Amino acid sequence: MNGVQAVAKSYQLFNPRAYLQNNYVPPRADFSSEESVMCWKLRCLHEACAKGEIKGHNVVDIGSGPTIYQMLSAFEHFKEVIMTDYLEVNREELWKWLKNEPGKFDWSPYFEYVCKLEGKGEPWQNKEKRFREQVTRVIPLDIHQSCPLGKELASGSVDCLVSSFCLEACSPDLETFQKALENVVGVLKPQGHFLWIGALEESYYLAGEARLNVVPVTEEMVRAALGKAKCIIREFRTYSMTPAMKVGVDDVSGIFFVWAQKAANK
Ligand SMILES: C[S@@+](CC[C@H](N)C(=O)[O-])C[C@H]1O[C@@H](n2cnc3c(N)ncnc32)[C@H](O)[C@@H]1O
Ligand SMILES: O=S(=O)(c1ccc2c(c1)CN[C@@H](CF)C2)N1CCSCC1
Repeated sequence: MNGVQAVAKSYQLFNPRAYLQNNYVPPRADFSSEESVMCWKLRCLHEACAKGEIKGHNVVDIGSGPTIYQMLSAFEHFKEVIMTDYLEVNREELWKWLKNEPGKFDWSPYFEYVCKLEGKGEPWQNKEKRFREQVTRVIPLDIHQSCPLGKELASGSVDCLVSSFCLEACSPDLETFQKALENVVGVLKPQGHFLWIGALEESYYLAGEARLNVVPVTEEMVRAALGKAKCIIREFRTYSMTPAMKVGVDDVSGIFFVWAQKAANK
């Protein structure tokens, strides 16, 4: 068994509800302070999208998992929103929320905060309804394939990619991380936008019975990987975790936010 196969095996134990509980339930997911990491992430995404350059027909979230928060700013600027994940259990969790079914996860604090950032006085329920209407597909993906989205989305067909905590969390080493980034960027149109959130210097995280290995990356490694993937960095921001935030569900040291653009065809 090679490294990618070992990662795939480890994900068979991934528990979406445990993962959501570990990372996205208040008070650990803190909205009481603008300085919290959750508010910082949502602000980074909002501020990049508010500049007005990131728009087009379709936006694809790479490795959605069971979460949608990462899309709450970008989706407003595209007609078609596509969520993706490697695991059927995560795609099922996304559909449970999209169909407003009993037992769905409560993302309302996230909608409320993004509406506050947008400052239009819009009820969060209106934004929630629009998001549900705009998500057209929830599809499988494998970032270790040269065409990560298979026949669903051809290379060079996507206006914007979003991804949060995926590439480093399913790559066994830096070489595989680099190749996965190039596979993902291959889906973008030339000059397409990439909004990328990830973990800095993390080596593992827990999701129920699953203990997932993470390839530890630094800001310099992420910058170098984007350069090799022929992406121009528009913005690179980092957030350092406080010791109090380290509660044993992972060993993440910080978070990065990147707004990048795929180079024009030359
Ligand atoms: C840490 S979770 C990120 C979830 C979510 N984007 C977030 O922000 O919390 C990593 C995700 O990568 C997915 N994954 C695992 N192997 C993958 C692969 N080969 N290709 C694409 N995604 C994969 C997992 O199913 C999981 O949902
Ligand atoms: O938004 S976070 O920075 C966050 C959110 C999700 C994850 C991590 C961190 C780190 N491990 C990742 C595994 F890939 C998943 N956050 C960490 C502090 S408590 C609220 C959630």
